[in-house]
Amino acid sequence: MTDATGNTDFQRRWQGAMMENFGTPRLALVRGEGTTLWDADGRAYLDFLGGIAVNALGHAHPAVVRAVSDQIATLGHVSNFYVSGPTVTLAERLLALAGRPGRVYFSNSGAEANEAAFKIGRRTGRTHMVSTAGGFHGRTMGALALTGQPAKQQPFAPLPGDVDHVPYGDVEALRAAVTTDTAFVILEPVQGENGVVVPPPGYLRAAREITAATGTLLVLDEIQTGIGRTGHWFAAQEEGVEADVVTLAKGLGGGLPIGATLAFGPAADLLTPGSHGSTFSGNPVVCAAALAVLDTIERDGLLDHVKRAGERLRSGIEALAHPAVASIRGAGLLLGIVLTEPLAPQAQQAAQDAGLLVNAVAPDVIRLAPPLIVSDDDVDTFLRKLPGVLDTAREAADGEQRSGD
Ligand SMILES: Cc1ncc(COP(=O)(O)O)c(C=O)c1O
Repeated sequence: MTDATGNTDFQRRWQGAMMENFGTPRLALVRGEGTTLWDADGRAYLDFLGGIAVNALGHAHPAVVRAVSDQIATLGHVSNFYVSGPTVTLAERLLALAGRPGRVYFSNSGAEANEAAFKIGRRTGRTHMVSTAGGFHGRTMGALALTGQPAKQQPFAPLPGDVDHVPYGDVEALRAAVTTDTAFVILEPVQGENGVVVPPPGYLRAAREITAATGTLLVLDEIQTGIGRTGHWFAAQEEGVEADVVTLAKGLGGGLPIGATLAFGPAADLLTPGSHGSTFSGNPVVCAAALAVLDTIERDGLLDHVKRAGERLRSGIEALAHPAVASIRGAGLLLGIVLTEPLAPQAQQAAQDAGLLVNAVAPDVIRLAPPLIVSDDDVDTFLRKLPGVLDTAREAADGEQRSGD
């Protein structure tokens, strides 16, 4: 795909037609199957990013392909004036997985799932909100107000709402910030976008106690951690924590766009008729895909598989004892390789050159979020290639430093 100018054709076309918000992509992909992706030149890549924790069942999984094809051939869209089977069935299934009665609102993305949570919070009559520094909750204006990353927020200030961002994992800071005026606290069980940051044990339980004491809603953003990613349907189930609102997206649709906002107890009744909506909410094709994802996770025992594969990956990286690796953190198949130096961008490029897709989620953290179906062979291939990738990254960083001197 390289043209005569040395620029790649897809990059030139992208630059001519697309808004610049994403930057220019480094690769054009044309096909995927299982954990493998192919570019236009026929080069194969082992996918350890999973479309940023989206492709739960990998690429072109037969169950998703069948569910989507059958549903679009039967009924593709009905509007919110009517209902179709997959929509209600998916809501019932999600509530069953949560193990509690409640209500579900479907949307099209993670940010939208959090926008609905924001509006639920507003309906308590309280206006103060608490989120965490570094937390990522999306890029629409309400979700961006909750996101605790000033560089993403400041260009769009003023943002809606009275939001305090407290240090993540700090129980006392949370306790000090939450009052009887606080509508909700929003937290990720593991901060994904902020570098796969795991809070201390008991943090979510403490958040539950603090919010319960002030009548504040606890919103758990499980957009990245939910649907099996950590080896549980919901990451907070590990600590037995039950939130008032849980938001989902990413892995739920198996590659199709869907968000879900689950609300329990009194929070489930705060969105009254006419108070919220979206044309595509509960689209039957997307809901059929999500049902295929849930069925497959259940049928193939993928929650246990994620725990085993995640442990193989984590212990395998530790056993390499590579000097560029400081530590590994995360849960299940959401792992961050913390580097001793800010080498992650170079490592991402070196990995791609070696046929591995990973993500530099912070200057010194490589994020791994492979499909939940990742095999032992895939993990071993990754472990075999990783030392060379890190060596190359170090050489590239040294070269950049020398040329900058
Ligand atoms: C925890 C979390 N919340 C919300 C979002 C936003 O989701 P989306 O990009 O689908 O709007 C993300 C996306 O990375 C996320 O990781």
